[in-house]
Amino acid sequence: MVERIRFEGVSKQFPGRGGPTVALADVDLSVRAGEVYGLIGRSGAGKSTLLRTVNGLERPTSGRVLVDGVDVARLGGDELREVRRSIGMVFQQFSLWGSRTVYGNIAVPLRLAGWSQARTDARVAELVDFVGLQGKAFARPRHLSGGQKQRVGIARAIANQPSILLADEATSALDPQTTTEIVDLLRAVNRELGITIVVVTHEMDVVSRLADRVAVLSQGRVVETGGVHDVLSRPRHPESLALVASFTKAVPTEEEKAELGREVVGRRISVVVDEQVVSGPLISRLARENQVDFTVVHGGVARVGGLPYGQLGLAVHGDDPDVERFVAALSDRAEVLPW
Ligand SMILES: Nc1ncnc2c1ncn2[C@@H]1O[C@H](COP(=O)(O)OP(=O)(O)OP(=O)(O)O)[C@@H](O)[C@H]1O
Repeated sequence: MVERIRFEGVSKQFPGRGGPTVALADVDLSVRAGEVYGLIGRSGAGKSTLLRTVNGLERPTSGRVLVDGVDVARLGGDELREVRRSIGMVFQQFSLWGSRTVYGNIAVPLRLAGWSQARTDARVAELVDFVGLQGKAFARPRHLSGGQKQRVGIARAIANQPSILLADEATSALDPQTTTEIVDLLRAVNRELGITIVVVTHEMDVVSRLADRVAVLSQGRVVETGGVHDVLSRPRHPESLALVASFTKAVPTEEEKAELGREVVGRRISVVVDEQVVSGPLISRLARENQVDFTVVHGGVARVGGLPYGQLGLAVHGDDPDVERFVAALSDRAEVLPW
C-alpha cells in the first residue's frame, strides 16, 4: 500500500470576534494511492478546510499534511507551486473563466506549466474527448449546462496529469441525473487514469457510489473511519448514524429508537442488511424454525451501487427461550444489533 496523503495531528483555528473557531482538531488520516477517499459530515464539520490543507489553500495552525512524504504545510513559493501542480481541484461552482472558451479554460494549467502550443492542442483535444465534450471546445461557459461546466472543471483539473484530485462538493449544484454522470466521470478519472481522489460532499448518495473509504467529521474531529459500505451499513458514531439515517431512511436515529422503545412490545433487535438478509427468506425461516413471530417496526433496504444498505428493526414475539434461540440463530448468519 502506497500512502499518498497523510494528515498528522492537523488542527486549524480561525480567529473570530468572539474567540477562535475550531475548524479542525487533531486530525489523523491516511489516504492510499489510487483510492477515492470521502470526507463526510454536517455543514461546518471542517471537511472543506481539511481538503484545502492538501494543496496549501489553507494552512493548519499545527500538525503536518504530507503529500507523497512532503509536508505541504511548510512549503511556500516555488515549492508549493510545484506540489500544487500535482494536485487538481474541482469546485461546486465550477470556477471557470467566463471570457475563455472550453479550450481556453482547459489549457490554462498547461500554459502555466510551459507546454508548447502543439502539445497543448493535442492534450486539450484528448481531454475534451475524455470528459465527453466533443464539439464544445470553442463554446463559452455561459452556453454550457451545469454538468458540462463541471466536465470542463474536471478536464482542467486533470490536464497536467496530477496524482491527486480534490473535489469539493463537485456535484452539489447539479440535478440528480447530472450528478450520476459526473460521479461516473470521476470514477473513470480514478479507475482509468489512476488518480487518487479526495471528495468532500454532504450527499451520502454520491459518497456511497464514489468512495472506497470514508472519514466522518464532526466539529473538526474525525469520529469514524472505514470502508464506505461498512460505515454506511453499520454507522457506530451518533454523527455517522444521523448522516446515514437521513440517507437510507432505514437506520433509526437515537430519538426514533427511544420513541419506538416506548411504543413497541416484544424483544427489539436491529438486523444489519446484507446480501444474505435480502436474497432469501432468512428471517422468516428462522422465525418459523424457532416458533416466534416478528413485526418489522422500522427500517428498510436501500440499494446503491448494487449493494444493499440499511437496517431492519424487528420486534420479536414468543416464549423467552424461543426468542433467545431465534436471535442466536439469526446472529450466526447476520449482524444483529441490540436496541
Ligand atoms: N476563512 C474562514 N474564516 C473563519 N472561519 C472559517 C473559515 N473557513 C471556515 N471557517 C469555519 O470553520 C468551520 C469549518 O468549516 P468548513 O467549511 O471546513 O466546514 P464544512 O464541513 O466544509 O462545511 P460546509 O459543507 O458548510 O462547507 C466552520 O465553523 C466555519 O464557519
